[in-house]
Amino acid sequence: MTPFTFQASLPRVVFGPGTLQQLPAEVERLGAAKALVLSTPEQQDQAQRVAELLGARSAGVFARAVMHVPIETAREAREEARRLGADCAVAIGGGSTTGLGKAIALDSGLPIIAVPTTYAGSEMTPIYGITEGGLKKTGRDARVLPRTVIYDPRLTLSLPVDLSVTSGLNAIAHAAEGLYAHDGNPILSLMAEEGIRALAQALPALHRDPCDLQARSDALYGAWLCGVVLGNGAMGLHHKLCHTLGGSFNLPHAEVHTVVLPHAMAYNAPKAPQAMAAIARALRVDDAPLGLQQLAAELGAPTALKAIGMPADGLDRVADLAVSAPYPNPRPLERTALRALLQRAWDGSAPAP
Ligand SMILES: NC(=O)c1ccc[n+]([C@@H]2O[C@H](COP(=O)([O-])OP(=O)(O)OC[C@H]3O[C@@H](n4cnc5c(N)ncnc54)[C@H](O)[C@@H]3O)[C@@H](O)[C@H]2O)c1
Ligand SMILES: O=C(O)CCC(=O)CC(=O)O
Repeated sequence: MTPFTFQASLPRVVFGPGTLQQLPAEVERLGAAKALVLSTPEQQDQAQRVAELLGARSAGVFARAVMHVPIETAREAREEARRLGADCAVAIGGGSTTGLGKAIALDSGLPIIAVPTTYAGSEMTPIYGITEGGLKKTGRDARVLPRTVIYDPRLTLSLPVDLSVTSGLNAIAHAAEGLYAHDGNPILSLMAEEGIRALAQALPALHRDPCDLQARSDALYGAWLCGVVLGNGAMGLHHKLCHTLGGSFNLPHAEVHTVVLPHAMAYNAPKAPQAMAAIARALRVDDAPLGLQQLAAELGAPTALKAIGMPADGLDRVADLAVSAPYPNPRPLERTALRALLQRAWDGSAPAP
């Protein structure tokens, strides 16, 4: 085994059906008196119920989280937290709501309790994203890592099946890139393979029966592990391509990950054979990129960028951007090969190196 360093900074986790009821005790445990509850407009009712559960420990509800955290929304939420005298925030929702909590914490240091209702994994990472003037910036900062995460699988029962599948594949992407990250290590690899295995078993089961609480629990467990991997290893080609595609063309986040991942994996496969073997083991397939694309197709998820709103005439720009700011990746970034990758992803063709 090659020498390695392992240091992880992780939130406290409370996991299991019904654990949302422990939220007031978790707020108290942080030494906080007033929590601002954050959500998207679509989950406002759920946020309201959380505020009722908190009772006197609720400062109010801010239900304006949207995807990619526009700076204006972040400023409004920070101001609302200040105005209401909140000394903590509870983010109930997916990556968009957790992201809003992180934007507040980045500025104020306010502790965050995350209550994830998708499989995006953001609650386990110190990574934040904020969009200003149409440009999304991402960064890492220890202040934005939630202090506590409550994983209550019951809250995911209402997550629509299509979003459950693509969100689960978004989580698998975190683990896949962690397996070949330049700063990876055997402990993260264990978590990555186990996270992919759990999700690959859970997604078909919850696709058959969205109310299968065991499958929902397994998926959330997998998302937790994949989130830890994302938070503690470097992102490579796949995440960078998705951020460019999502940020520049306003494409739906989890769907972009779903479409691109088999292609990004195939691009890197010749230089990351051990990672591919681990992913194939976890998926129980012979060929990791192809097996993943087939899993997505079997679960009714999109497999072509053209099907999710990507304009064909934008592919050249994405290829240009992909090579404009180099970063560590198992296989060097070659424009011609990346342009071909993007074409295959746009067409929905089979992944190829
Ligand atoms: N910083 C990180 O580490 C990290 C990691 C992953 C994703 N992200 C970010 O997260 C965002 C995407 O998050 P997402 O994919 O979780 O989607 P999302 O948070 O945007 O949620 C999508 C929609 O589903 C709804 N929803 C969520 N949970 C639900 C439930 N249980 N029942 C019914 N409706 C529900 C939301 O209200 C919203 O309308 C992107 O902006 C992405 O960049 C960040
Ligand atoms: O938008 C963010 O907060 C960054 C998203 C990220 O790095 C993980 C992802 O693309 O799923």
